Amino acid sequence: MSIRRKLIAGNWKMNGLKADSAELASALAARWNAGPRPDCDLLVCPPFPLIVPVAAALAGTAIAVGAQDCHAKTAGAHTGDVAAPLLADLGCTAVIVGHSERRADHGESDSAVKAKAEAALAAGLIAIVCVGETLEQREAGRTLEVNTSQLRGSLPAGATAANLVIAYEPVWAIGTGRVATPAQAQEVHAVLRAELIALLGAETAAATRILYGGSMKPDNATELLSLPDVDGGLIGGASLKAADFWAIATAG
Ligand SMILES: O=C[C@H](O)COP(=O)(O)O
Repeated sequence: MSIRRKLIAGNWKMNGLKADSAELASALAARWNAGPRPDCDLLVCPPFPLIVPVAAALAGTAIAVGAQDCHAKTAGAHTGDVAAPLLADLGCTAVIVGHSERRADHGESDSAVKAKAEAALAAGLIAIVCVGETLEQREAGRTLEVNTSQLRGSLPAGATAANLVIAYEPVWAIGTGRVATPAQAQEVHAVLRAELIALLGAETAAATRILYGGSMKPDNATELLSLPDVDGGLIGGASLKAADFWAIATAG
């Protein structure tokens, strides 16, 4: 049995209004209360303004709440940004940093992602650091080099197995329905694990969770989650349906 407890995290992205999130969070709480409960850690990451009501709806369950981004600074003149200490104050336990959509939409570099991850750790949050290659990079045979380089550049100082989660998300698999094959996922996860050994030491690397993200659904989750170096999922589209999210969580 793995020493790593699986983590199934839902990234709701920029979806839903207040009522939709209330319905989704209540449906998850109802499943939690009714049981049977999945044998893994559960996390949902709603849009910023919905963090508080979602946390309230999930109170009394062990379904944690996280955010989708944070700023590298703790406070100041940064219009539109949100600081990690505020996320912690609102009840978040984790924050996603360096998602490929933020790297693409906001030009976030590895060093920016590293600074955000360090802000997350300083605020007592788990940093979920995302890496992943584009289709062009994969077709050019650069997959392993791109992922290891992003990991090296984005890794926060002070990372431990308790405060760091890595998410491998091939960009070409996100929201496309085109999922990585088990062989493709395991190959990258194993290389990321080897890089973590070099960066953090064997003991920490062996205990650090590496999630897969990219069109994970109830019908492919069991296969992906059974791979030796896949320690959970970062779920986009399927996390917006309580039944699908629950099916993935119970598949592992
Ligand atoms: O953060 C989640 C990922 O980008 C995966 O999204 P997806 O499950 O909709 O492909």
